Amino acid sequence: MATLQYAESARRITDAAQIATILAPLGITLQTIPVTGGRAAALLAQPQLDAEAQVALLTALDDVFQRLQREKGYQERDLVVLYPEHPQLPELNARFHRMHTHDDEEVRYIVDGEGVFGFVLEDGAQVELTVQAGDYVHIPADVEHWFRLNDAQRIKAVRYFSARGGWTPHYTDRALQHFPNP
Ligand SMILES: CSCCC(=O)/C(O)=C/O
Ligand SMILES: [Fe+2]
Ligand code: NI
Repeated sequence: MATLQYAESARRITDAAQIATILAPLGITLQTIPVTGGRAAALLAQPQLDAEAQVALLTALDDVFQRLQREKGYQERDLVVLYPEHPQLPELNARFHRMHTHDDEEVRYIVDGEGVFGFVLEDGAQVELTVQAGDYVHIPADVEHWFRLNDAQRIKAVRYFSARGGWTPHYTDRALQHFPNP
């Protein structure tokens, strides 16, 4: 279940309809797609996945990709696997935890662990959306956002791309506001 927090506030909003209403002006949507399948479950239980296991997990979850290919014309997908001992964790955190946009839609299917997306509302207020396994987030192209891990520092997420060419951030110079620990 996703939760939302405003900057400079420790209050967490848990009501899905209220979260949807807050994010709707940005065109951001949130769906729940339960992660199913024994093969996927066995792989998701492993904090780290080697290249072969990552391919196996993507394949195990490809029913979602095949539906998105049909319905949305998405062309590629990859898998992000982050965990506390990841050798490039500081660099990856620095890459994601900065205000940025993408020319492509940002479509993320969280299949294990948790993560936090941040957004700037029309009035300039900033919010953080904490998502977990089963949450599917769609952020329109050119919408400012950021991403960070929470204290668990563990996430597996499938990234879907409508265009070929993978993940390209365009950093903006907007500062992130402060989010006190709830
Ligand atoms: C949770 S997927 C890794 C983060 C990412 O791809 C992105 O674009 C964050 O803004
Ligand atoms: Fe992004
Ligand atoms: Ni503060």
